[in-house]
Amino acid sequence: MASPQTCGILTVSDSCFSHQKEDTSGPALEKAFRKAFPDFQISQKAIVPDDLQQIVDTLNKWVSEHCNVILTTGGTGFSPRDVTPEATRAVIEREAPGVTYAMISNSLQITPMAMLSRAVCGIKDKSLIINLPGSAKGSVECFSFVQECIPHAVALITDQTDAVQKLHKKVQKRVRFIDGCGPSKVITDNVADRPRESTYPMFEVNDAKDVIVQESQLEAEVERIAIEVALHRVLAEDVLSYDDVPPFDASIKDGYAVRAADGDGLRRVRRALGAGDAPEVIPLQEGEAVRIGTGAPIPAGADAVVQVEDTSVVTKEGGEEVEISVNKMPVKGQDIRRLGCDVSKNTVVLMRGERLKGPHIGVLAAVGKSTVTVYKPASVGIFTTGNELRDHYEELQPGQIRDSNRLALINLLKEYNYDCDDYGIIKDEPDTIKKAIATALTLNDVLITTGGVSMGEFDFIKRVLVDDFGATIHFGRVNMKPGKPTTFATLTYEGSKKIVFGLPGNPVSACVTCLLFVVPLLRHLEGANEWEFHTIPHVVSVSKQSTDARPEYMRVIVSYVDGKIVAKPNGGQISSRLNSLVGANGLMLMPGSMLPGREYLSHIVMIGGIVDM
Ligand SMILES: Nc1nc2c(c(=O)[nH]1)N[C@H]1C(S)=C(S)[C@@H](COP(=O)(O)OP(=O)(O)OC[C@H]3O[C@@H](n4cnc5c(N)ncnc54)[C@H](O)[C@@H]3O)O[C@H]1N2
Ligand code: MOO
Ligand SMILES: [Mg+2]
Repeated sequence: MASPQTCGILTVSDSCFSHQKEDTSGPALEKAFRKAFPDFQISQKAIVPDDLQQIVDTLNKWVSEHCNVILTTGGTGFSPRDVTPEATRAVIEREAPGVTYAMISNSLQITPMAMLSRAVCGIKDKSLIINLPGSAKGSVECFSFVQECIPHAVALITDQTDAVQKLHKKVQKRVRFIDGCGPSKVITDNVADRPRESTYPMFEVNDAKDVIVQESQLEAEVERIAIEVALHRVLAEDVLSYDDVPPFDASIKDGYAVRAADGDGLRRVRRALGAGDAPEVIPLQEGEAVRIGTGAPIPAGADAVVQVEDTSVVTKEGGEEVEISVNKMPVKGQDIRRLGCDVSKNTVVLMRGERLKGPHIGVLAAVGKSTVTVYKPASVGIFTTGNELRDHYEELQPGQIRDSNRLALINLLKEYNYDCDDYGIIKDEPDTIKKAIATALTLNDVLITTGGVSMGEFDFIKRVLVDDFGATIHFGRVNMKPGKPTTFATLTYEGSKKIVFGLPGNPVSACVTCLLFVVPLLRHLEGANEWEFHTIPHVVSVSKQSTDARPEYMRVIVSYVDGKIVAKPNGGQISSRLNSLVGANGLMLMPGSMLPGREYLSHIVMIGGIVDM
């Protein structure tokens, strides 16, 4: 029969050693350890003073006796006699900072004093040594934060391959109900013991937006592309004009170039100049005119253009004009477009951060730019989760539904010029989700998932992000309807920073949160100056009491009726009814818990242009 695994509990305290005080933490730890691991034997117990050598000697002795786990209590603080960490460090061969981190980070949720802990954990030979604080409460509490890892750690240290494999399997299979960033971290294998309230703090929408921007610092890459393919891209440079536009003084009208000082009356027509002709260099003489077309260069000596409507023919020869009369007194500079009046040479015509539309590209062409440096959009991946989901072309079995989120989101993002890599429908299984996240993050910087972020026993997204990817969940709940369980996380994968949006499964919730959170972030990451949707204030009178305390983004059709803005709800507003977004051009933010008969100031997020009714 294999010998039982063993534990030693070492109390480090001058006052307990000298019997001035009763040792309560040693026995409390023993009780907690026995309860957690009834199969272990407590093989060693001792009390030593806060003396480095005595602690080192005791630890070394227990290690040589193959004690599997050694818990110390006391001597981890800041007072001069606190030397347990130094003694432990002198003994261990390999440090286990993750165990220390788990204790401190969890303790910080309870008291800021936890930051004064200097506990050290590590491995010597076949023993795991864990420093715990001195008080009975503190030591048992800290033990509870790390106890979960002890059997696995011991199996690894003592090289028990079978036990390690069994444990891996168990860990992969079990359902762990864990709230990663809430104040009370709950870890349990049993559905009956899961938290019945989410422990993720509820974020207000604006705070959530701020956090997204703060936590999403990705370096936007740039590329140089031809202006012919630059539509919708964001400029990564200030564009200088190479040339004046127009590059010469040009006529604004079809008419006659004249000298204004000659006044009205008779002019001899010297010649005709059309757009594209080389400028006339022989200066205009007194009483002369040059017939000129719109866009043609103003001849030397001329300082005004008289439009043809203000002239009449006086003499003609062989169908050609010889003399004309200027019937309206010309003014100097009249109808002349000066060199550089649209754009002058070497000035900034377009600024970094501008998104290129048709006119922008026209300006680039006008100033002679054939390529521009633009930002590359972040690469985005998407998958949907749900055991109930089938592709739209598949036959449905009872209980199944078609996946509408994926195609809705991929195409919604396409409307804003973001392409998405599609990773399909993923089952509600931690391992499958883990693999899908890993694949997507290998290729993409931003991952969008839908479903599996709420309170259900098959909602695994948050847990997989935290457990398998060490993600930081910046928020896991937002005070909004639809979209409450919206989750935003960042993590480092293969050395690169990644961003994950866990959008809710309900189709409207997924689309609305994509519009409010994902699209603005993608614009921001792309270096665009304008990344938020425009909002307009709007006063709404309410006829029915609202039952939900959450502020609601109603899908509305915004129109002008008799010159006034009117916003009409676009049909039923339940989170599953995607039709509420079909044709909607606004998301009207209504406060929660509205009372009937009252007026409220709302803001409408414009996701389309206002229509005329
Ligand atoms: N006890 C609680 N339950 C729920 C809460 C809550 O606070 N406490 N929040 C509700 C809210 S609000 C939302 S929104 C949903 C979000 O849930 P999940 O993100 O976990 O999404 P699922 O449970 O996976 O699915 C929800 C719903 O949406 C349908 N769905 C999912 N994916 C798709 C898809 N790709 N295409 C079409 N429809 C999809 C799914 O079948 C479910 O009906 O949680 C509430 N529950
Ligand atoms: O927030 Mo949920 O998105 O109400 O359906
Ligand atoms: Mg759910």
